[in-house]
Amino acid sequence: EPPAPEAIVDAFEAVLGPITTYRPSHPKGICASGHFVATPDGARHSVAPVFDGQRVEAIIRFGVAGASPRASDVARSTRSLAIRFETSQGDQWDMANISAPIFGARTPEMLVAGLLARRPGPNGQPDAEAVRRFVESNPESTRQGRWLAAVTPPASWATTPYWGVDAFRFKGAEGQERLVRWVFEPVAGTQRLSEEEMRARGTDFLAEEIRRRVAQGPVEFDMVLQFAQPGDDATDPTVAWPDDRPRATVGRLTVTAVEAGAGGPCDGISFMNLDMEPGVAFSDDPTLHARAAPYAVSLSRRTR
Ligand code: HEM
Repeated sequence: EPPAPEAIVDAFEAVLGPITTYRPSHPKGICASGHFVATPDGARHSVAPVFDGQRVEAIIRFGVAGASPRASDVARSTRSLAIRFETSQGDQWDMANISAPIFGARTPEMLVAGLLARRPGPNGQPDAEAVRRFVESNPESTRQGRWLAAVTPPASWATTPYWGVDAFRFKGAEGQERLVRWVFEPVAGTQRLSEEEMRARGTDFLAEEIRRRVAQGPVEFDMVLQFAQPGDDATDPTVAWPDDRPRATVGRLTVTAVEAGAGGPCDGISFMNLDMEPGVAFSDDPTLHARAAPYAVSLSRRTR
């Protein structure tokens, strides 16, 4: 039995304190808007309305991982791209993507155990021994951190790929069904901070940078599917599939406006990774199945 949605959110609160106002994950961020248009390949690979090639409105949130709305923009953590698609027929599809191809927990149980191991004690610090024991018995939980340690952070929210991480099943126009993972590839190219820039840029430059950039012209991402080959594990989000898997570009996301300040329509949205039947279905990844319900619980706690 996976942990109940409330128990999952309680575990975040055990580490962060009660959730008020801010989301417990990627609390720092800004809201933006734009649109998405599928390619003909997108329509071929999925019968979901988002991929019909019509213009789909998008509410977009760029975020920074961590526990605090004052998290540092130069931290070697993930940045995020969350999207709510709204088709002209009234269909809605939410997703949250991160700037790493892998997640820090293989299952919801592991996520909760990792959080609880990091609960602060009476001195305000986690029990180092509890953390050590957790890491020792859950080595998969260290993979994302090692991936992030090997690269410097993105120079801009516009210059990193964002991976959906969890696998989905795309159901196409000819009835075919394929296991995929997706990545939003920056049309501007991938650009990371140099070690020197990491020292010089300060901890709070991403929001102004993206506002300036979008004021000069749209920021774009190509949504690219990666197709599983026999033997690829679609249930373990701590392991990436090899880079040479076949790919297809299924659409382009265009960011055309960024909120001038904090807040905006994103505050009332929990970007749950949802399916979009009949064209996009869940895989058997246990973290995927465990996401929507606690996201809703979290939203209700931070907006009560
Ligand atoms: C067991 C699995 C997971 C659980 C229980 C979980 C839980 C949560 C919760 C409670 C929130 C806050 C929601 C809100 O208040 O609106 C959140 C946000 C988020 N999660 Fe997860 N998560 C899981 C897996 C993942 C994975 C695999 C990814 C990687 C793509 C991910 C990326 C994000 C991002 C980017 C946000 C912030 C989105 C935004 O800007 O609003 N999560 N998560």
